[in-house]
Amino acid sequence: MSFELSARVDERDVDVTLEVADRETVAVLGPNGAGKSTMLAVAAGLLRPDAGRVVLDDVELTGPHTWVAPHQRRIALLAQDPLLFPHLSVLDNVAFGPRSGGDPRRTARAQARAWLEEVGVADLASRRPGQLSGGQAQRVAVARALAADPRLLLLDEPMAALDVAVRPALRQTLRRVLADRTAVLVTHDVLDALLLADRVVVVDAGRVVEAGPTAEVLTRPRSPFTARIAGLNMVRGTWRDGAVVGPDGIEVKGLTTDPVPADEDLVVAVFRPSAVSIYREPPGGSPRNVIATTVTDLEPFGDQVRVRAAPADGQSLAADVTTLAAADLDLVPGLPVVFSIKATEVSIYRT
Ligand SMILES: Nc1ncnc2c1ncn2[C@@H]1O[C@H](COP(=O)(O)OP(=O)(O)OP(=O)(O)O)[C@@H](O)[C@H]1O
Repeated sequence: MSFELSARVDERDVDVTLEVADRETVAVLGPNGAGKSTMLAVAAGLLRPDAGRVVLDDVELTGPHTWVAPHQRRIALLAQDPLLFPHLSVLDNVAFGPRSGGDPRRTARAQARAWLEEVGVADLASRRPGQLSGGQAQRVAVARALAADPRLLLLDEPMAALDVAVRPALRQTLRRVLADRTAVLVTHDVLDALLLADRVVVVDAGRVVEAGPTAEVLTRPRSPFTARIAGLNMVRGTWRDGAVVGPDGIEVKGLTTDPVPADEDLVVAVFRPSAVSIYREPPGGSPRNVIATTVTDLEPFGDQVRVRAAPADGQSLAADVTTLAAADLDLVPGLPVVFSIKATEVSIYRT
């Protein structure tokens, strides 16, 4: 393992571990306040945990009796805000790292040029940060982070502050840059995780709740947060007589996967919003699952309408229906409806 972190920060109720293999990118996903930035701060040496260790390439950087200063860690942190030096040109901003590492000015500048080329902004070398767009400034920040030749790159929501229109291009650049690098990427965006990361770690309320290869975690989520960002519905419950029995008497049948659950096992049922049909009354004589619920919210979703409903306290399910169907059913928040899902569209597995 190239990078290992374990950290307990009592004041923030954070207690997490993270491992990153050599040349691997791990995405850290989680809701606001989950502890993602805290993990990065501990890794970068900006925060000392109450207990834990940070080890990079077998060298202990943080430990009970060890503390390596941030600039000596060979870890670069790319924040949401590019934080460029306003009085230096783009080129000198990028050359700053190699310069402070002891490289002669000319070498440092040549390296800076190469990195600016790599991230597609070589033509901006003589500008000041104040003359850059948000997307350009973030590219310069990426070049600056890489120019410092870090062993580990930490990215804290690098696209969050950018206009959605410029995100795809920067994402492409990051995809190239991260391909053979050891990196940790904090993101809210499931697309970032899918396109940039080999594995994901999901944190919630200061604890790691899921970890695994990206596609696997997103298609077989075990926490409500992961299901939501993956755009999937999830009903958690207990396995009883061949069905998932959830809160408020919700019962869902579906296809089980190995290992087949035993009675009283904790299980989840997962299905796509597009697999849900909506009725005003329970459909008669159908082998489908029916969940009585109340519409909470409607929003346009492509050429469809995403209908959200709350079948029980704290539960939220989504259904995608055509605009025509939504109008036909006269859907409005507060309306009692029935969500119906074919059992063959539901995956059930143990948590
Ligand atoms: N400087 C701080 N001092 C004390 N507590 C903090 C500080 N920064 C964050 N916290 C608390 O630590 C917990 C974890 O916050 P953290 O910023 O790590 O979450 P996050 O997952 O990065 O959230 P976000 O997605 O909103 O950035 C939260 O309860 C937060 O309120």
